[in-house]
Amino acid sequence: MTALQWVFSFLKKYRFRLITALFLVTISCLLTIVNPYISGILVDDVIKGGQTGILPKLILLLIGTTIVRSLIKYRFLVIFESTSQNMLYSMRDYVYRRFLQEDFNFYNKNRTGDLMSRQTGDMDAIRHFVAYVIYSVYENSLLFIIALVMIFTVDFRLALCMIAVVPITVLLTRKQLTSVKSAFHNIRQRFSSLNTFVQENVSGNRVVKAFAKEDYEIQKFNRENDAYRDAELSAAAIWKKYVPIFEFLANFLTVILYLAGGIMVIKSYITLGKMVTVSGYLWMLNNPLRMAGWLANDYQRFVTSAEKIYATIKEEPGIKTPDNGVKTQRFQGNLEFKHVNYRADDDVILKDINFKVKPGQTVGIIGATGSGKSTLMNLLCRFYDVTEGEITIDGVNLKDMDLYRLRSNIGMAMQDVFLFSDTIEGNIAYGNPNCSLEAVMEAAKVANAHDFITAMPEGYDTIVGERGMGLSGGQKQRISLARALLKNPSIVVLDDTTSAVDMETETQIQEQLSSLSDKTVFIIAHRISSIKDADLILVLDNGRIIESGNHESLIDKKGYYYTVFNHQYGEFDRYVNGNLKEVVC
Ligand SMILES: Nc1ncnc2c1ncn2[C@@H]1O[C@H](COP(=O)(O)OP(=O)(O)OP(=O)(O)O)[C@@H](O)[C@H]1O
Repeated sequence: MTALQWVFSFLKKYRFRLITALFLVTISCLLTIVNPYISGILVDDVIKGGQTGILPKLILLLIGTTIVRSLIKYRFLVIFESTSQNMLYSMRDYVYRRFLQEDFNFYNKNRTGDLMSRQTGDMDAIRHFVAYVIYSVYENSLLFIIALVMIFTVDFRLALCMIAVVPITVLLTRKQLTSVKSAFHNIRQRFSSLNTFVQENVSGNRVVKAFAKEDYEIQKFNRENDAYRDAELSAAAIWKKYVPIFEFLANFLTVILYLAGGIMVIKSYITLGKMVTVSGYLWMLNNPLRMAGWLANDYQRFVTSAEKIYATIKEEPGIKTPDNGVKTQRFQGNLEFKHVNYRADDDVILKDINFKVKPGQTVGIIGATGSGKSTLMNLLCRFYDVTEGEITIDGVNLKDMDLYRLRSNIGMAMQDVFLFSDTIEGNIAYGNPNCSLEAVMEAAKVANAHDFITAMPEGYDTIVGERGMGLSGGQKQRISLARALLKNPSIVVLDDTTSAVDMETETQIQEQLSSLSDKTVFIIAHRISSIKDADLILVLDNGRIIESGNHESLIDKKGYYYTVFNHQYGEFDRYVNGNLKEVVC
């Protein structure tokens, strides 16, 4: 399927409306011949022939035609506008759903600003095409043809003179379409880039301010702004060359008409009334010529935007829910990683990962930065697919499971906490929007968030800004944890979820979590204190599990885990009041 076929597939269901609208355009065009025709009769029969009795009828006909044409025009404009809005609505919806289906790789490849441009500027170019360009091209072509036919009926020699400009116009329009194509592509590229820049800078404004880089960012913005303006100007430089030529051709027609028509009137080949009729048709020839360049631009803008949108969404998502995937309502929580390897861009990220987890167990994952801990959990949620080996839950391969059932069985609190611009209650209830406030509070209590939330003046109704602005790192983490727990998942994944909370709060959270015996819990952490009570601890290094076991067995091994333990807990400070005390985080 090509980009244009894809766009037109959205118009299919409006085809009867469009045909009706084009039919109305045809009637409107046909009615335009009435006025020049009556003008000719006015000159020949009323002014020269003295038949003043028909004057009122002619005037009434003129007024009537004008009113009917205006009403028809209003009607077809409404149809084109509403069709364009409805079609755009469906297309925007389709593209948005497609964005939601896309996997992590898609979001790794595409910048947010680019995706926003697809949904805004590019969509608008398509709307403009449907609302305006389709009928304008049809109307102008039809007017031109009708005018030529009418001039033919008056005098074929005059019509032949007019036709002379047609091949030149067609040739020029085609040439303009080809010349502006790459310029419009460049414009869309620059617009996306500008959009991305603004989006990143607005999101990252705290970093900009913290480093006092406002001037530097303004310079960078100016470069983006310049590039966009230059792209628009270079496109304009191309199409501007064609505008005077089309203008010249339009005026040239007038000159031909008055010259050839004048001679014919003088030589009495045609009457003055016929000449008036023909000059009435002149704008129907002129206007399409003047419009040709602008419409060619609009069409090329539309094609470019359609291609951009289609190129973004045409590839099927790499990770899709299988047809007839297993739809387990609730997992028991028997999990197994069997010889799992994961490669990204030829880099080996995870190598030969093997481990088993029983329902209700807690698994701690520890290891150096970049050792593959989050990737392991991303594979469990099928954000990426294993390259070799398999992951099973309750004996079913993840790839054979319904993707949505799989993910709704897993509650994940991600390392990079993202909160929506909504109330705290809305954020916690995200996975289960119909739950009661009591359920939200219950989850918040387990996540040790209830106290700080109720201490706020607006409590659970407090609106958190974009990405959770206005909350501390630890508060955001606890809201994220409550959000993961409220889903009541059978598997909970906590990726560095308590890294920003103090030791005492962490201990309280762990106590609460240990009461959730019906859930299999994965805890990724850098602090031994976060995972020391886990049933199974996996130590990752460079994509491999280098040690596994419980806390005591790993201490006895005196390997990597033991070394980290000793780094984090000094020999002398290991116990204070009977509790582990952290020295180094
Ligand atoms: N889709 C991907 N494409 C390319 N590289 C990837 C991808 N996923 C992970 N990586 C790389 O794999 C390595 C492991 O990343 P991962 O996020 O799993 O580490 P981590 O152990 O969780 O680190 P941290 O403790 O800092 O969170 C990193 O070098 C990362 O850049």
